[in-house]
Amino acid sequence: MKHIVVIGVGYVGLTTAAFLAELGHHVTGVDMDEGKIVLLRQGRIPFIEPELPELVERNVRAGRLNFTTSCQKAMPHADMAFICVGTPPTPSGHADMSQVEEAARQVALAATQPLIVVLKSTTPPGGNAERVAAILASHLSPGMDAPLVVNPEFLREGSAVYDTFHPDRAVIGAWDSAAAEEVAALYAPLRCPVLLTDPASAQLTKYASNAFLATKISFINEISRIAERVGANIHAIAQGMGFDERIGAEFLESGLGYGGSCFPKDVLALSAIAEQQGYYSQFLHAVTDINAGQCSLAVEKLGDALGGFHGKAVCVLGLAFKPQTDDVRESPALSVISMLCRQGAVVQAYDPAAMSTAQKVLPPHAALEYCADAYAAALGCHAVLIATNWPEFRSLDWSHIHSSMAGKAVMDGRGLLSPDEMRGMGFEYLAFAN
Ligand SMILES: NC(=O)c1ccc[n+]([C@@H]2O[C@H](COP(=O)([O-])OP(=O)(O)OC[C@H]3O[C@@H](n4cnc5c(N)ncnc54)[C@H](O)[C@@H]3O)[C@@H](O)[C@H]2O)c1
Ligand SMILES: O=c1ccn([C@@H]2O[C@H](COP(=O)(O)OP(=O)(O)O[C@H]3O[C@H](CO)[C@@H](O)[C@H](O)[C@H]3O)[C@@H](O)[C@H]2O)c(=O)[nH]1
Repeated sequence: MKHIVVIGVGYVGLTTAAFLAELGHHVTGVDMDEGKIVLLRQGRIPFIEPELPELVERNVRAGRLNFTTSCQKAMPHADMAFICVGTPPTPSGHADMSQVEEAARQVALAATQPLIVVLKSTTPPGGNAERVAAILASHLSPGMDAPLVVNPEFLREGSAVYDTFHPDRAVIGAWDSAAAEEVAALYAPLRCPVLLTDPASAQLTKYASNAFLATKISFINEISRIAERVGANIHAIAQGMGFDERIGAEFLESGLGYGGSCFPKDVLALSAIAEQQGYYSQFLHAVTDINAGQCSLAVEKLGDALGGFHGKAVCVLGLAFKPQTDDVRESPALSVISMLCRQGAVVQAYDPAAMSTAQKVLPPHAALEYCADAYAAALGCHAVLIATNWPEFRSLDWSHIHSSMAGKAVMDGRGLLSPDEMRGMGFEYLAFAN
């Protein structure tokens, strides 16, 4: 059993903290956001993530997991400190390392015994791990040691707990092999492949993995543009490609493209890493550009069907960047709403989980109304645009919706519904190459 401090209890930090506690370690989660710590101490989770409330509650009750805003109070007796703070993009697309560097400084200043510092945040190679190690060394008490281990996280929001307990691999990059082995030992109960490597390779593995998955999505979206022109069906194509195990069936869903706090920023950051080294990656820029075009394409198709948006009401179903989360960071749904409002539409929006998170980031607009449910959102609208593939949108009473609308267009931005069934009900069903 180890004493572990987790700095930053957002999606990654809170899941990591609860996971380590479940394995039997004594874990303290630290966050500078007092609101988050107050909620956690009341037994509430600051965001929506399946299975996480139960996991946190069980471990808090067992006395293995607690929370504080004070790094100084948490650090005595810590054998390990996990840094799980944000690395958001700067305006130039680089990863902003300031939260990581500040967390490293606080950990080093508060450490009272030698410990291992584990960097879980996604950080670019090319000097950042070296800089974090130098910050640790310069702020520790004399004679104390805190080797740095880079251990990027691969969980997905919406299935963070499942992914954490069933990882495809653990990637561990370190200069100190004893420290790397100690971190690897944490993952031993999971029986997953463990890759021991150097810090830069571990850092780049994370960016390369996200860029590859984003590439699959942009690739299928590019194929859908070609498929549409030759009258081919993108779902059949994706299925046919996916049977080939070398390609794999996942991440071939065409639609509005990828959003979220990771793919957009990490593809940009990887481009920036390359450019910093004097290499312009045409490939990565194409992945971003194709993705950026998908929302405009959906709005354009709908605009053509409606003869423009002036005087038209559009129901947008979905605000979150994916189902099973209330996270709206870089959500394609929000881009689509902004485009619709700019082009003169009235928007009636609904999401099962992300209404309040969306309201916090979308500027209030006279033409944007948040509705109590999907039926209220569709009432009187000329069109419906599906922006998030929440499964419950599939089982809505679509014939009831049909009769309550002023128009009949449905733009299925996530390929969620059956085109034949929708057309059979009298909808003008629009999608990407369908
Ligand atoms: N969200 C994901 O699905 C995911 C998955 C894999 C990797 N990542 C990476 O993990 C990192 C964290 O992402 P996230 O989505 O969990 O972020 P998040 O924004 O949800 O959480 C970060 C937390 O760190 C806290 N924080 C910042 N500086 C602090 C400090 N000095 N002391 C204490 N707390 C501090 C913030 O208040 C916030 O609560 C990022 O680098 C991200 O790219 C995220
Ligand atoms: O075939 C697909 C699959 C996904 N998406 C979209 O891609 C985005 C990202 O989805 P997903 O990868 O499931 O969610 P994230 O939580 O962003 O997880 C990604 O980003 C994390 C943060 O780095 C990584 O840890 C994960 O491994 C990686 O999957 C969402 O907008 C999805 O709608 C598609 O458009 N088509």
